Formats: sequence, C-alpha cells, structure tokens
Amino acid sequence: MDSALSNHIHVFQSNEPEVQVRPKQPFVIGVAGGTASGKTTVCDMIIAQLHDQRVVLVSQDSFYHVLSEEKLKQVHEYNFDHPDAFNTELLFSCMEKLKSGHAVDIPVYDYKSHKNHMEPARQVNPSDVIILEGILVLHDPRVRDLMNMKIFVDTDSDVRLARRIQRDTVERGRDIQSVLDQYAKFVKPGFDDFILPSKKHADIIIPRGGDNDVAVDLIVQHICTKLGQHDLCKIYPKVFVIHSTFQIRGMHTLIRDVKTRKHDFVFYADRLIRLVVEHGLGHLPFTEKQITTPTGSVYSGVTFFKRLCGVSIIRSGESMENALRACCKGIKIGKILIHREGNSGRQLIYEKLPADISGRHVLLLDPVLASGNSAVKAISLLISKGVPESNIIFLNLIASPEGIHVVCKKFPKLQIVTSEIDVSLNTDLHSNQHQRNQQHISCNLQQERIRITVATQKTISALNSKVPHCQINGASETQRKNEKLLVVLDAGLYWEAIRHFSEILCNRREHLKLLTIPSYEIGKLLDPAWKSKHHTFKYRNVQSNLKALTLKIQELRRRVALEEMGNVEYHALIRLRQGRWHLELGRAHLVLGLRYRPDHMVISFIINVSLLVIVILIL
Ligand SMILES: Nc1ncnc2c1ncn2[C@@H]1O[C@H](COP(=O)(O)OP(=O)(O)O)[C@@H](O)[C@H]1O
Ligand SMILES: O=c1ccn([C@@H]2O[C@H](COP(=O)(O)O)[C@@H](O)[C@H]2O)c(=O)[nH]1
Repeated sequence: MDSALSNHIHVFQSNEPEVQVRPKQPFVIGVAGGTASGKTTVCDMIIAQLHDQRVVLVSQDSFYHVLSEEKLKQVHEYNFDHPDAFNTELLFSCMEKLKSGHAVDIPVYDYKSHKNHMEPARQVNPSDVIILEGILVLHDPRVRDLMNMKIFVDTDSDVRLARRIQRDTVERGRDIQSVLDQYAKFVKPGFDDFILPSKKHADIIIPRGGDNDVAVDLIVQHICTKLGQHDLCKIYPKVFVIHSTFQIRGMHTLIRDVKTRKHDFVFYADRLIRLVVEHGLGHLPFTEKQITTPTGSVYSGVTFFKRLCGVSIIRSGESMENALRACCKGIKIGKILIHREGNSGRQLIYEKLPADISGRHVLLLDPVLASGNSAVKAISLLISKGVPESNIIFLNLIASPEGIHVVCKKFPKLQIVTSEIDVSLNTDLHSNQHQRNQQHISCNLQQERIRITVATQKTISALNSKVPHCQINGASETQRKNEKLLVVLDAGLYWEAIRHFSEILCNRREHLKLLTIPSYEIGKLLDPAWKSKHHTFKYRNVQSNLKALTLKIQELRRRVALEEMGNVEYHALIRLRQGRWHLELGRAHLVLGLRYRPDHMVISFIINVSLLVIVILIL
C-alpha cells in the first residue's frame, strides 16, 4: 500500500452492531469505458433517477498512486492509462469494506496537480448502491467480483478524443498539443491494450453513453427491482424471486407497456408464466432415486413429488393453467372464484377443488399479488380443506410489497414464487395490470372457450325478467341467485352455471336452452344427477353424418375427463359466432332446429304465425 496515500485513506468500523447499521448488502455497480466516454455522465444520470435510494459514487482516479517529486517533474512521461498507475490493492480493500457495511475515507484527485488531495479526505458511507467508475474498473478480477452489475460505456473514439481535448483544456489545465501527445503515446494504447479487452466482462454495454437514456432507464429499473427484492426476501425467507435477467426485465417492460399489442402481451406473459411455474416446481419436495443408464452405469438422481394439483383464482389465474399443464402432464386443476366487495372485502362465490386436495401439494395460481386480500381468502379456503400451509406454493408474475406482507404475515409457512416484486404496484398499476390480465384471458378464451360477454349477460337478464318469479322460492332469493349466476357467467363458467343454477336456467326460453345444450351434455357427463325435463334436445338425435360435430363432442368428453372443463368452445359447437347475439342466436336456433327437430320447429312456426295473425286481427 502507498504509505502516503494509506495515511489518508482509512477504514473505520461503525460503533453500532452491523446488522442494525446495514441490514442488507449494498448493490455494487462498476462503470468502465474509455476516456471521456461519458462514464461520469451515465453515473450522474443513474444517481439522479435513484433519488430515493442512498447512492455513493467512488472514482477509480482517487486510487492513482501518489507520484514522487521526481516523477511529477516528468509527468508528461507518466502513463496514467496503465493498470499499474492505480493502487488496486487499496481500491479493492476500500470497496470490500464498503460492501460489508463500513465507511471509508477516500481522497479527491486533482488532475491539475496530479495529486490526491489529502485534506479534507472524502468520507464515503456504506449505502444502498455503490457505483465505482473509472477507465479500468473491470480490469482486476477481484474488484470485478465485488460487483453486482458491470457496465461498459461504449462511445466512438473520435467523439471521445474531441471531448477530451475540450475538457482537458478547459477543466484540467492542459493545452491542445499536450492532450494530443498524451493521447497518442498513452491514452490510445492503454485503451487498446487494457480498457477495450475488459469490455468482455461487462453485463451491459451502453452505446453512446449519456445519450442513451433508454439503457439508463432499464439499468435503474433493474437496480430498483433488486433493491426492493433484497429487503422482502430477507424479511420473508419463503419469498422467492426468480433470478432477474435483462431478458426477464425486457419481458416485464413489454407486458407493462400500454403500447404493446394484445398478441405480444399474451406471448410474453406466457413466457414469464412458464418461467415462474418451472421455478415453483423446483420448490416441491423430491425423493432420491438411483437409476441405471443405457450404458449400465448408475445415476443418483431424484424423483419428482407426484401428488400435486393446481388451483387457479378465477379469472386471471386461469391464464397460468396452460403453463402448469405443459409442465405437469395431466395435473388436476381446481378453481376458486372470489368476488371483490369494496376495497378489502372478498366473498367466495364458487370453488371446485379436487376431493383429495388435503393430501396434495397445491400450486396456487394468480398472476398479480396486489392487496393480498383475494390471496388470503383463497389460501384460507385451501387450509380449511385440510391443505397444510407449508404445502401451498403461491405462483405469480408480479407481487406488490404490500401483498407480500399481508400474505406472509398471515401464512408464514406458505411459499411465494414470483418473477418480480414491484414497489410501484399501486392501485393504478393493479387496475392496469388487471385490465391486461383480462385481455390475456379473453385472448385465451377466444381461442379455447366460451366468453360470456356483457351482451350475453344482458340477454340472460332480459330472459330472466320474463321468467315468472313464482316458479322459484321467493323473489329476493331469486335476485340473489341471479346475481351470483351473473358473476359465475361473467367468469366464463358456463356449464358450472348450469350445474349450480339449474333451477334458474332450465326455465329459459328456447334460445337459451339451445345455447346451453352442449353444456348440459357435459354437465350430464360429470354430474348425472342434474337433469331437466325441459330439455328435449339430445345429441343422440344428431345425424351420424355430422362427423365434425361428433368429433367435437368427443374432444369435449376427452377434455372433461381430463377436468379441462373450462376450455371449451361452446359457441363453435353450436356454430354460433360471439357477439350480435339476437340475430345470430335466432338464426342458429332456426338452422339447428330445422335440421334436427323439424317437427318442433314447424309447431313453433305455426304457433308464432297464429299469434301474429291474432295480434294483427286485434289491432
Ligand atoms: N452525451 C454527451 N454529449 C455531449 N457531451 C458529453 C456527453 N457525455 C459527456 N459529455 C462531455 O464529455 C466530457 C467527458 O464526459 P464524462 O462523463 O466526464 O466522461 P468520463 O467520465 O468517461 O471521462 C465532459 O466534458 C462531458 O460534459
Ligand atoms: O493526473 C492525471 C490522471 C489521469 N489522467 C487521464 O485521465 C483519464 C481518465 O479520466 P477520465 O475521466 O476517464 O477521462 C486517463 O485517460 C488519463 O490519461 C491525466 O491526464 N492526468
């Protein structure tokens, strides 16, 4: 260590116990790049954006060796661009101390006198973020290893030379000729031999330096995420955030961007969901297993835990089901529908869970953990069904700190696996995300299953109003049931609506009956107890040459057998396009009715015509 410098760079211990002073490790960023590439400018931009974090900037220049008087006389012959010009031992030890939560005193370098200012030395306190900036900060492997993020600022050499001439003549007391001489003799060779080769160690390369505010934004977001996650993961050891990479941040950026198209949103949300699901599966128990390979050698491996099930919180949780099915073939998936009442109230509307759920590990699915209220309701239900708290893994894409606090405080043994903790997941973002989830789900629904739209609800409401209430026990009960029915329908649980609200639905007019027929058939498969004397239409009446329809029914039966009851395109089955309900429903009714039940249709037709004639006569 330089004795002159070491006298003025000292490391001191804090008096307080370490854990109280620094409950977490600082996030260390290294920023390297050629002279005048914009390293300081980029650092200033990062610091400005991290306004609510404690950030310190350490410059490698502070660690230039102190020059003897003799060397100072020949300073134009001194190579400031060689690694040996720096006291790297001291730099390393200071960074190590800072990282482990100790304050250090660092001198301030003066370029005019080429000296480290001894008095006053700069006291650098341990902070949330430590940025180390300098031409060769990525050169030494020990210093590099202290860094959580390594950045290289990559600016065109002509631009750098022009900036250096301007800066060094204005700020560093040089003339143009000396700048050019130093550049040719030391700066350029130093760049080619040491600085440029260190670029390969960088995690991020920022072209154009401070002009690249997109890169700086991304870096700042990444740091914020890391800082937020450090805290929560330390407080709650059962919270796991999948390793954040720029791929993952990029996908999060896309799914949050209001300009992202629905198709891209679905694609990237699905990719993230898949990562979360895979990660979540890694938290399941396993047993050791030895197997013999085809070459006869013995491999000591593990075998997965098999008694599993998924439970999705309707509706957004359903968007995670496909990823779970893709990872766990034939997995049983239950559903819970929770209705929001006011800000914190939640009402359980519907649940369908595997009968033997208490003996299974449960992967609870909901892409967004916001307030935590729905999650608490769903988890409480699972526990009431006998699932041990420690057997539940809650998987989500984005979790708010608030939601994590609420869930983890109440269920400390439950595990949460998420792809990001979002400190800005406030009500606005939640509603935005919620809207996005709706889009995601509706996109899936368009492809795979019926989507009960507002128009449908209106149609059903209109039909409801035509049903004499006396048929059902008490008007208020009817209203309540109708309300519940609409919530279930809104969730797209059409056949569930038929099963659980059959007494309301079976009294609907022909249109609705026709619409419910495929669901009714599926309902029969699952629950033979459900029957309605009002339904006369049977699939066995379908002509045998209607192969496409038969295949679809088979496909439905297969899916039902796999308990994929939500993923059914009922509309396609009855050849009905979604939307334009009145017209299309009537047409579909007529076409299908005439084809399969001409007797019925003729009678209806005669009755309708007779009624019309009577009305005309009366008028
Ligand atoms: N994007 C930019 N556009 C114009 N001038 C810049 C830009 N970035 C930096 N500079 C100027 O170039 C000089 C060197 O920038 P600085 O950030 O100090 O680079 P470094 O720390 O890499 O030496 C400074 O005078 C600064 O004002
Ligand atoms: O006394 C000195 C010390 C350093 N230099 C030059 O400074 C640059 C590094 O600083 P940047 O801010 O990154 O440009 C380096 O190229 C040295 O040549 C100096 O001229 N005099």
